[in-house]
Amino acid sequence: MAILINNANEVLTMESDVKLPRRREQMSELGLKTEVSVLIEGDRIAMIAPLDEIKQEYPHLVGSAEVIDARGKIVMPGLVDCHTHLVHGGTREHELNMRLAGRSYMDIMNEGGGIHYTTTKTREASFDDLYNKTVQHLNEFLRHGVTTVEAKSGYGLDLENEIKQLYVVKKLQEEHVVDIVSTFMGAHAVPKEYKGNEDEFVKIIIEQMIPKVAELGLAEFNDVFCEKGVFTPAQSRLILEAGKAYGLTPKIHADEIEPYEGAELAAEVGAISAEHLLVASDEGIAAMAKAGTIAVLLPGTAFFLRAPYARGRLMVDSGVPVAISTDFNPGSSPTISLPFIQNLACMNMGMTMEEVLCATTINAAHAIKRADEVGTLEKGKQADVLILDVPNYKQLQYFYGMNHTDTVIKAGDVVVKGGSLL
Ligand SMILES: N=CN[C@@H](CCC(=O)O)C(=O)O
Ligand SMILES: [Zn+2]
Repeated sequence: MAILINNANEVLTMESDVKLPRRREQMSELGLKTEVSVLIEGDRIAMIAPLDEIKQEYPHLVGSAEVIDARGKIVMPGLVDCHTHLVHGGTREHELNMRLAGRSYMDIMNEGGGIHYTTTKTREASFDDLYNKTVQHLNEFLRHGVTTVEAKSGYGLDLENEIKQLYVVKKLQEEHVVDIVSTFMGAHAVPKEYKGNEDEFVKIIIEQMIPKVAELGLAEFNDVFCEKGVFTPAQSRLILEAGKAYGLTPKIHADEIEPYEGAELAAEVGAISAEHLLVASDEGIAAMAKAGTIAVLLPGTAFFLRAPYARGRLMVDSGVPVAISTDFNPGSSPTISLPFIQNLACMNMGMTMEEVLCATTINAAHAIKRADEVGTLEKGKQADVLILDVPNYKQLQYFYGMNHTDTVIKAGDVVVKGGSLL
């Protein structure tokens, strides 16, 4: 089966000679082409070139291909959402008025709400409940042009329920068209039953949970919420080093609410990424630039918690490779709209219209080790392709808060057409 996309106003291939996570001006390379067509063969990109050249190279394929007319529209790679808490029970709209009245996110959590509330709901939920709820979320991601997502556990907080969450991800990896990359995050919070006995819970994560998750092959990454009142840098270091010993690549929720030298720790342990970084220090940013740690910035969280935004402009200018993501979760960022997150990154973190596209495609793919497969439109890569109903890419940030996704092609199959899921 072949697909030929013709007449697009712009094709953003996001291609570059740079094969590492992109930094500084590399983040502005869109690989923008006009007057080219895109040929897809099976689940792969076959060729991006003027139609005449494609016809010469692939006469039979062009003859039999399904033709999509993208006149007046743009084409780009499927979006990659590299930080989500995808699988969870319940919702937390009841916390919103509390926060609007001035109660802090951490106070609500320390009083037993927040992550603890969602943990209770996730523990209570059956496997099927979680599976069916997550399918709805993944379908919404697709409608917003997201074709690859990372998914963290961390609302089970005991072995049985962490494994339950991770098995939901595993089943969806097999059954849902969206590609899902799994992260173990048993260190998302200290469960209520271990309050005052935090080191004991750290021991359980290290000695029981990490070995089991690794043995079952349920995750590639190991994440920890390093935050005052949650896990200390010392505890976080132990958990991340333990994961490394079992082949799990470290990630870290760092410097979200209070500065805690999380960025520095990420650089020190060789984490692939440090995430949030709302209040990361100058030293931490410099350490990340030196180590090549990817900053995964989550402006939806700053928006929804009414907190200061991460210093995205400074990070790009300092040579940190930057990705951005929704942080989709029921507490601090209940949105699936990665396009809106791009808008926030432009308006509130000083990133350019070009940089946010890099940050939600190829740099996000790097943050979850999928840059060889997705994040750009290049011959041989997986055919995850968007057709967006705007005449040029600048309108993606100009007409903000809107979903411009018209067509989504996932691994060579049309899965969204005219904005609707097929
Ligand atoms: N900050 C820690 N974890 C999530 C929020 C989880 C929740 O509130 O349920 C985050 O990345 O924002
Ligand atoms: Zn998170």
